[in-house]
Amino acid sequence: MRLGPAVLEARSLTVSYGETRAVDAVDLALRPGSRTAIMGPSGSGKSTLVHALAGVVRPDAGEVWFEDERLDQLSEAERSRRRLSRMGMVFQFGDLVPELTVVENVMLPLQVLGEKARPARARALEMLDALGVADLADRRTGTVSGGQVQRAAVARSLVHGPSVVLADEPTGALDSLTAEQVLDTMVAVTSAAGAALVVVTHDHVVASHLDDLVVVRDGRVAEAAVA
Ligand SMILES: Nc1ncnc2c1ncn2[C@@H]1O[C@H](COP(=O)(O)OP(=O)(O)OP(=O)(O)O)[C@@H](O)[C@H]1O
Repeated sequence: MRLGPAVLEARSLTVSYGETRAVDAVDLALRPGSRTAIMGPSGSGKSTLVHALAGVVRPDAGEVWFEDERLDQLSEAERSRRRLSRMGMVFQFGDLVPELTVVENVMLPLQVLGEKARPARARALEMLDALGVADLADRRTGTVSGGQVQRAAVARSLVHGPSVVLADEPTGALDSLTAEQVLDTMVAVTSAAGAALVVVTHDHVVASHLDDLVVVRDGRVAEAAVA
């Protein structure tokens, strides 16, 4: 059992889209250094849960606490600022800026934090190298493959040393060997920083790289196994 306070916590979190209750009274506490897989059937609410934890989606009810602050009570601009500076996100369908190069996309979180271009580029290149895509650094993101975009998105989620990394199917477009390498990099970088890592996945091999498992069904936590 891990002691100490959670860095990110959902309390009775509920998110609805019209009549659909996508997340239904979920309690989830993510501690620094924890590694959690979120699994469950398609449509069970995994993405919505992660988006609410990140403050992208605002809950109808319940609370999201991030670094001792009520994230859900902040303005959109404040939530966005917290997310960009202190969280790393990998979205299911990627959200890199296609007009920017791969390395420019990875530099963005550092530049939001005020880092100068030269050190930001050097750090971004290191992270791209760790993910095996440094050779694509100067290609526009719109011209590289889905799996390469996914690896660049993972690099961007880790580059600024966030306290939480939330990744929605970060390896869905990758072959199994590359997927395991990407997972290992995510685990290594977050462990070194004492960050919490959350990965939504349908893949049991991916989940086996993580310590804790949360199974979501019909918007609820059906099972939770915490190491
Ligand atoms: N923007 C939206 N508008 C309306 N309904 C939505 C929206 N996003 C998700 N839903 C609904 O909310 C429920 C949960 O969806 P969500 O995408 O969170 O599930 P998921 O477990 O991540 O699915 P998958 O594994 O297929 O990605 C589903 O019933 C879905 O149809």
